[in-house]
Amino acid sequence: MVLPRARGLVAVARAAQGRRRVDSAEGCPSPEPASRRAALYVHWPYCEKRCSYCNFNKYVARGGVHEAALRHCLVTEASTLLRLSGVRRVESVFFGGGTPSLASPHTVATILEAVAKAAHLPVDAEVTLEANPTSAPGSRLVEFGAAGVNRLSIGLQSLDDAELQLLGRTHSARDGLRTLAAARRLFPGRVSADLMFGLPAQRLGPWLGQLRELLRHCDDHLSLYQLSLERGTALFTRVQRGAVPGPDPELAAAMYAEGRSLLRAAGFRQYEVSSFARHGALSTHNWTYWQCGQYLGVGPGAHGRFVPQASGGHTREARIQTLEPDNWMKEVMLFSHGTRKRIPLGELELLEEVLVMGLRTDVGITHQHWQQFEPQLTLWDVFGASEEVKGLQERGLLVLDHRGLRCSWEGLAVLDSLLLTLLPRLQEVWQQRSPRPEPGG
Ligand SMILES: C[S@@+](CC[C@H](N)C(=O)[O-])C[C@H]1O[C@@H](n2cnc3c(N)ncnc32)[C@H](O)[C@@H]1O
Ligand SMILES: C[S@@+](CC[C@H](N)C(=O)[O-])C[C@H]1O[C@@H](n2cnc3c(N)ncnc32)[C@H](O)[C@@H]1O
Ligand code: SF4
Repeated sequence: MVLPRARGLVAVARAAQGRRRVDSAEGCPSPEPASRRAALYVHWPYCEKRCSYCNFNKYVARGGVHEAALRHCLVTEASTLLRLSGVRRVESVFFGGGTPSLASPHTVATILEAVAKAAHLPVDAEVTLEANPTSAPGSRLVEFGAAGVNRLSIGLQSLDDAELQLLGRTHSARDGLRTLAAARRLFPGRVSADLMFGLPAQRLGPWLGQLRELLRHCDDHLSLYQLSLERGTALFTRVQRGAVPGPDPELAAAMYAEGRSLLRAAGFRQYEVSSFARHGALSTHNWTYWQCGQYLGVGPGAHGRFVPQASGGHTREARIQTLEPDNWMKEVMLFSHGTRKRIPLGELELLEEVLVMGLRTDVGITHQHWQQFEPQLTLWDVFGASEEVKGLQERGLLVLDHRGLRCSWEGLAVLDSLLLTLLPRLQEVWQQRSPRPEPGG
């Protein structure tokens, strides 16, 4: 049963307030330095069924999921990584997967409680849950709201039943729209939907028709994802065997171009390559990724980027947790975390990430933002004198001005090709820079 809108929302707000520490008597935030702040990602690794195109880290649990054990491990790992990182303020939480809407709301609530115990989780922090459409979405979504979730990302993928079947989805287009409607009633202004394009045999006109239909039903956030045909997936095999046509990259580019124009005309800001928002409904969690903020990755296969301050570290590390859930759980039981890989990021590597991630956004990289990562070489020093960069500016693809470096509207659609010029330029200038004094020397 779907609770009436007001009641559901009051329950959400009460639950959130009861659960989290309030900033101060006036509710004013006491900002922590960037090194003490992070976003937190939680990976739920299970799905009901494998979709034909997906190569994310997901499993179908044949004998059922041992949820109590998994919950215990997620809580343990979250607490450990918060301690190791020295992070005191968690600015957003994202439950992704896999299919985290298959987890029980109790699990989601328990993890959020543990995070709020180990660090400060502001009352208004964005807490997203990815939800797959179902035929009866209402009551579970209410419970997720009561558990502390305040944003939903619905994996709609398509509004065409034949396409959904090709993708191996478990829901119909009608289920997708119903789930979207239920989500909007409960989380108004805080619902996103993912739509894919560039599918085998998909045509421009009908796909634009889907997008127009979605515009009649959607909330304030949409993500458009071009199908990436991944080796090892069932769809890849079918294309290889000639059972279905391979995706057409030129047609996909036309879909992207028309789709983003349609969304712009409908009042959406394209704030990132795949992400569109109106009424300021940008995702703060994903924004942290694009701004190269710190984030902790909890759960099988989760990725993180942070400085392990508690062990005296000064270098940001890329961390990847063990992929396979049972192995990951064994490691968490033994060591309190299942970190499989720790890769210290060199200064140049970090700057490359700042460039690649920042240019995905419409704001690009401001001079202030760049300076936080590289105080000595300015964006002008790196890109100002390059003839190739000037060429990109003259072609109207790139802007370097008093605000910083960013793609134009046209440039954002061909970012990968711009990076073929920008990354080597950064590497070249970095190698030629004057040597820095040894630390402490
Ligand atoms: C990994 S899924 C997890 C969310 C949820 N399980 C679902 O399927 O809706 C997150 C999003 O990634 C996108 N995605 C997954 N595989 C993809 C692929 N091969 N190409 C493009 N997008 C993909 C889908 O749009 C999906 O909504
Ligand atoms: C493709 S994005 C979809 C975001 C959605 N459109 C939104 O606006 O919130 C989400 C997926 O990326 C992956 N993902 C995100 N952050 C991750 C991290 N830190 N570690 C591992 N996977 C991550 C997960 O598979 C997750 O389901
Ligand atoms: S697309 Fe989503 S539901 Fe489908 S297999 Fe991948 S993670 Fe699972």
